[in-house]
Amino acid sequence: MSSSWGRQIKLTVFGESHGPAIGGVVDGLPPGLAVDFDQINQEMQRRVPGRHQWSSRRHETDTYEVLSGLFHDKTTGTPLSFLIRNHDAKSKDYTELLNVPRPGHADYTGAARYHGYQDYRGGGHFSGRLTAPIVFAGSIARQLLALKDIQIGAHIRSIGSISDQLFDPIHPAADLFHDLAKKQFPVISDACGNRMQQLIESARKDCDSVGGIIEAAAVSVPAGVGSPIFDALESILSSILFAIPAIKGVSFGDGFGISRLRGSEANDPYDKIADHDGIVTTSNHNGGILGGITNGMPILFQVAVKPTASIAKKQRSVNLMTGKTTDLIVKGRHDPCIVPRAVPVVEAAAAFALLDVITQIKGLEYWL
Ligand SMILES: Cc1cc2nc3c(=O)[nH]c(=O)nc-3n(C[C@H](O)[C@H](O)[C@H](O)COP(=O)(O)O)c2cc1C
Ligand SMILES: C=C(O[C@@H]1CC(C(=O)O)=C[C@@H](OP(=O)(O)O)[C@H]1O)C(=O)O
Repeated sequence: MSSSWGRQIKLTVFGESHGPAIGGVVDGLPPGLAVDFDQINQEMQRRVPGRHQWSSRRHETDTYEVLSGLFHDKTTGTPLSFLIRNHDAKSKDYTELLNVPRPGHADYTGAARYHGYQDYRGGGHFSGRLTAPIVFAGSIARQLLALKDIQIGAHIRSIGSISDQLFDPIHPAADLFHDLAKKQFPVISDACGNRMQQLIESARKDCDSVGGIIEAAAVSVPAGVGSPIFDALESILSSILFAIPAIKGVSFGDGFGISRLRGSEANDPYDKIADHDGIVTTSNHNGGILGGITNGMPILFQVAVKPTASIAKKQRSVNLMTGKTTDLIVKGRHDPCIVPRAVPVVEAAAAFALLDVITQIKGLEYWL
């Protein structure tokens, strides 16, 4: 099923952006986890729309009801299901799009795939709204990973051509992750962040949009997580990261840039840890993964987020009823830039993937 992901611990997401609710089911969790709801709420609020100038003006609360899988605030180990009600859908903005697909959105491909029966309002099941259940599930995953000191952080690496500082590839600090998670606009350098916000605002005023890149890191993942060939950790992470709408590229370590290095520059030399039987690398061009398996160094990856498709600038499309080309001006409340709200989603998706893969390798008892 395309809306289910995971092997040992599975997430299913359901719902449409303008239907009564969206939600999810997480199956395979270990029993007995004392769930921290404050942490879930904080994660959900980092993604919620309608709070900032760079966000869609649709105002959702993204509060949730847990329907099963919890008893006395602890996981039971049976399917944990949750519902997030939609409160602020304005479907009339989408009437024209029934016949005239938006360039860059999934209107045309969704209609082709589902023979016109898809709920097209608000992008339906294709909407970025479906990332709210990913954040919920990711927050549970992060709480389990934290039991083993595994932390995940991310920030806006760039918007357009304006770049933030990068994470230290050897020692990305977990303290920095916490600081970033508290920021409304998660950048390491607030001066760069101000320039990025100005760029987003100028695109918005031009009835246009901008994209960018998110950099993420996971620390304290032990060596030996992942598998070779088809189950490479890069493949698994990419598969869930590409589930996030608008993500068009994923890279690990130096990514495409590694192709410009010599072997002597790209190889990460090994070093012994003092008073310890493990080894480390003194650089991290490979992003902590070799042969599809973690080497114990920070996992580093970046995702490319495209500029929002729905823009109020005049674009060319085709009226599918008449077969005639037509001009389209998309109405409604859209993110002029998706990147800031996608940061917690990227963290959540990576957390869920790591939870699933680590559980496959080490077994459910690892978390008990
Ligand atoms: C958090 C988030 C918010 C989004 N907001 C919008 C939006 O306001 N307008 C829009 O056209 N696309 C938005 N998108 C992206 C579309 O959902 C996405 O481009 C579309 O479903 C097509 O999928 P694709 O770009 O992955 O091919 C958003 C995505 C995310 C993750
Ligand atoms: C609702 C959310 O984001 C929505 C994602 C989205 C899209 O096309 O992906 C389009 C907009 O939907 P609407 O036109 O209904 O306002 C965004 O507001 C959310 O993230 O919770």
